[in-house]
Amino acid sequence: MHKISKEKLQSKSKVGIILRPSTPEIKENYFIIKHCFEKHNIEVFLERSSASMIDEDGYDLDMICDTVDFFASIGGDGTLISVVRRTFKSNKPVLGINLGNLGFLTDLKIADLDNFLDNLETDNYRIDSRMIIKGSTNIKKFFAFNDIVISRKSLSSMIKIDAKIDGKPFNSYFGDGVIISTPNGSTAYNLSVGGPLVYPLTDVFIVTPVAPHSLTQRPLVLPADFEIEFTVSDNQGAVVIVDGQDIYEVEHNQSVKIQIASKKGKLIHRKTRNYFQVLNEKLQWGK
Ligand SMILES: NC(=O)c1ccc[n+]([C@@H]2O[C@H](COP(=O)([O-])OP(=O)(O)OC[C@H]3O[C@@H](n4cnc5c(N)ncnc54)[C@H](O)[C@@H]3O)[C@@H](O)[C@H]2O)c1
Ligand SMILES: Nc1ncnc2c1ncn2[C@@H]1O[C@H](COP(=O)(O)OP(=O)(O)OP(=O)(O)O)[C@@H](O)[C@H]1O
Repeated sequence: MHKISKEKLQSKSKVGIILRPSTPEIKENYFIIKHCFEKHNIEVFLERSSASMIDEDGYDLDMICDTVDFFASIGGDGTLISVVRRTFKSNKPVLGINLGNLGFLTDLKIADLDNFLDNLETDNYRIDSRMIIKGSTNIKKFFAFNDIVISRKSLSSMIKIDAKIDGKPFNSYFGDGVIISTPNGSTAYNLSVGGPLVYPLTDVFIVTPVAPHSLTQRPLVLPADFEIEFTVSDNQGAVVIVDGQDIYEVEHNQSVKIQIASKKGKLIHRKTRNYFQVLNEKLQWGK
């Protein structure tokens, strides 16, 4: 049987909050959530750019990372992903409060928060540690909670990407690109292009071609202690997209190395949350 983590919050008295960007109308919900935390004696530290979006005062993220016991993201899955990417090095776990649509990663609704915090002292939560991947080129390093996508630049032509494992060539991908996904990201873009679903508390890379020209190309699941390297062998170069949120250009012959990051992304979930039930509901299996 798979053992879930026994990790607990050391203290539950300070929370850092980050809001979904470009949505100042979130202000009313922010104050409802802030008052709910304060009612439970949890001091709130609102991150500076979130604060300026709603005309409030805020704090630098680095200072918040050093100060708080945990983070709360207010938004959808995209906001939670970005909060994990920006804070995971501090080892502080993140509670996703869902204002979005799908809520695959963010399971707590505003209406559930008061009750959840009421029972926090009775350990009604768990902390799931999920793999993060580190990508690097000769000039840049980036971290992904879901996926790193190496994609063609031009809509009208295919791209060729040569791949190596631990320095040894293993494949050349012709097509629209390649997704390197974490198990957490396996239910995102990877799923849409026919990649496998992988239980999120495992450590593996999922390498899934996007619209491969050769029908023999298949998604691959690789141990996370490998280093995999992708070299763009296309005159036009390519783009690297990190969690659908950051985009970098890579030149012809430039390589992108992928490794497991040394730290994990940590999500706070209700103890009763069941991954397979979430899969079943969100993907409407059996309907
Ligand atoms: N064709 C596609 O399916 C496609 C294309 C581009 C990007 N994406 C995914 O979008 C992700 C970024 O998500 P976003 O919310 O910031 O962008 P977004 O707002 O464009 O939403 C993408 C959708 O994917 C869902 N999602 C995100 N991460 C998920 C996960 N781990 N499991 C299940 N569903 C998930 C979101 O809830 C949302 O419904 C990228 O990491 C990439 O995997 C998917
Ligand atoms: N810090 C960030 N930097 C760049 N983009 C971000 C950031 N935070 C969130 N986003 C993007 O903002 C968009 C909307 O955010 P979010 O996904 O949280 O809301 P949603 O679309 O309503 O919910 P869901 O994704 O759960 O359906 C997403 O495309 C997400 O990637």
